[in-house]
Amino acid sequence: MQWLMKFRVLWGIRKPYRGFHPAPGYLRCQSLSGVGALRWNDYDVPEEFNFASDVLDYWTQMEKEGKRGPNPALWLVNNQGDELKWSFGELTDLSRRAANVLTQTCGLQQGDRLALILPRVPEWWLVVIGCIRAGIIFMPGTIQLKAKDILYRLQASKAKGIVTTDTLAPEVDSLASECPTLKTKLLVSDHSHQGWLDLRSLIKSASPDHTCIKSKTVDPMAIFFTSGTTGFPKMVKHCHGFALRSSLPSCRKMLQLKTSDILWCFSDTGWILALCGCIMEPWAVGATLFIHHLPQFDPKVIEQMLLKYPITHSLAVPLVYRMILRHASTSLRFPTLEHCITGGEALLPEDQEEWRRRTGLLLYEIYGQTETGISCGTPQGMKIKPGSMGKSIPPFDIQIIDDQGNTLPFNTEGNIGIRMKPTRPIGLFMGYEDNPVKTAEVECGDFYNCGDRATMDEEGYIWFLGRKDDIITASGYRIGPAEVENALAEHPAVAESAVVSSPDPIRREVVKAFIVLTPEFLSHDRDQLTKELQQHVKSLTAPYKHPRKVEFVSELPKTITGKIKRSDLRKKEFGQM
Ligand SMILES: Nc1ncnc2c1ncn2[C@@H]1O[C@H](COP(=O)(O)OP(=O)(O)OP(=O)(O)O)[C@@H](O)[C@H]1O
Repeated sequence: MQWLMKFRVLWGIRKPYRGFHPAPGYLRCQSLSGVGALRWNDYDVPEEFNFASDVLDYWTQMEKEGKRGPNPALWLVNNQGDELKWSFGELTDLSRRAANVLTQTCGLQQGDRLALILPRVPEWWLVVIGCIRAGIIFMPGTIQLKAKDILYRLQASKAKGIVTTDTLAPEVDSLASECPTLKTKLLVSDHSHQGWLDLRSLIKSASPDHTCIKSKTVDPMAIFFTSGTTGFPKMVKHCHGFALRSSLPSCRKMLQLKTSDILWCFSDTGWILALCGCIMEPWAVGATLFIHHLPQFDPKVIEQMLLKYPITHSLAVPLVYRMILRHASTSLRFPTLEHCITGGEALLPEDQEEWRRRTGLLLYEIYGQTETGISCGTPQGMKIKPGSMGKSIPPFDIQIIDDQGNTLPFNTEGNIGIRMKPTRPIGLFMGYEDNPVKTAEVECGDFYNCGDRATMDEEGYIWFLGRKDDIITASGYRIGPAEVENALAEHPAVAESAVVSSPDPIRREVVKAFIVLTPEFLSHDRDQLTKELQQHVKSLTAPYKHPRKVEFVSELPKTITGKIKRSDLRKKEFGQM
């Protein structure tokens, strides 16, 4: 590939440099506190903040002064063994050029919206940072989007521009006439395409001189579309303050990255985790971001990369770790890996245990939403309680609340709420764009209601039960699907399961499990297996939680992020689909 330059791998021996610097964004918070600063919870927040100028340019300067180690800021590899390494200096230079392309060549202005649908190519980072420099609101989307998804996003956001690859360019062309606001089409490709501007060559020839905008901390920075697990994707708007969160000491405790660390974040470039894990978290502290192009998910490749490269931290959904465990040999020892983080869906305690047994490492869980970024978790060193998502990360104050916003006692089921009054914590979304009704719906007393059900124990650990709509009310009991699915997962016959409510003439609602069998059990007697699985759940959880109905399926309906669409299964059960 043209964009990948061959570099000699200099990392045969890991450099002993273990620098640790205070995150520059936080220094700015401190230095500006009191001088026109907003006060959000216990943190003084500067009135102006821009991740590109306040953080990235700081590390560029540190590099110039020889105060940062030799490791790159971005380290990208692909299956062919090609590598690209950019220092912060190179990142700054190229992202300034990208900002000039967007503003001068494309005529985009501060506040304009740009859809960004790219795989893990370096231009993704250049466009995001270029947008931050120019104040253009970027809207990442996954490359798995289909024409109708793209149309919905372009129309709903009134996007003025789009950046994508030649795979999706024909789709965009087919719908462009229905998007009157769309003026600029930028292509990242080795080939030219009529009607599209060639981003790579434009960046190459653009000027590296660019003056970063002075963005207010509360100015909009990005719009993310939710995964649409429960309906049409919503436009979640985040301000520049979102990018400041990773610099706060309380947030840095989560990953505890040092300048010399190398984080591999697996997130799709379309999801908010990519902004947190592929930009803010590593670069707030001047650490290295490692990315594998990974066009197809391949656990064998992941295992090889973890053995070959000096990666110290990994951040991935539970499925990634589960797939590595399934495909790898018995013992897995990664020479440099120190800290593994996971989130986005429930982590099964049995995966947690197996990962520990086979790698000698713990899996630290985080929880978050498009609206919140990472909002709770178990920081390195904090006791892990398997099955719990950890504690809230300040400035977020998570409480379990009822539907009126009253906080509930410990160990009582309720909604996960993030306190937003009297002060809205930095990093919480600004609202759903063009949707004041939905925005008001999620406000619940002094809290933002996440729409998930959980309990909190006396030590502040949060225990996820399920999405509000997924909770099953059967025979007067309230049952979270996660508890039943966790129990089912411990049976060797179960590869995957989804537990939903199903109508019943006597009990009105009962627990139903949709089960994908492991290959070894495909030929087993289904009636016998049903009884065995019911008995198995009864032996692990309260018997009223066992699935009275069981259906064996070849696959489960999922969103493009791989999340199970329980709402589809439920609707089918109730004859609504
Ligand atoms: N550690 C975790 N354990 C269990 N569930 C999690 C965890 N982390 C995230 N989740 C789930 O993922 C949800 C956030 O996902 P996301 O923001 O991508 O949108 P979505 O809720 O799937 O989409 P939509 O709002 O359109 O239905 C959380 O509300 C929660 O249900």
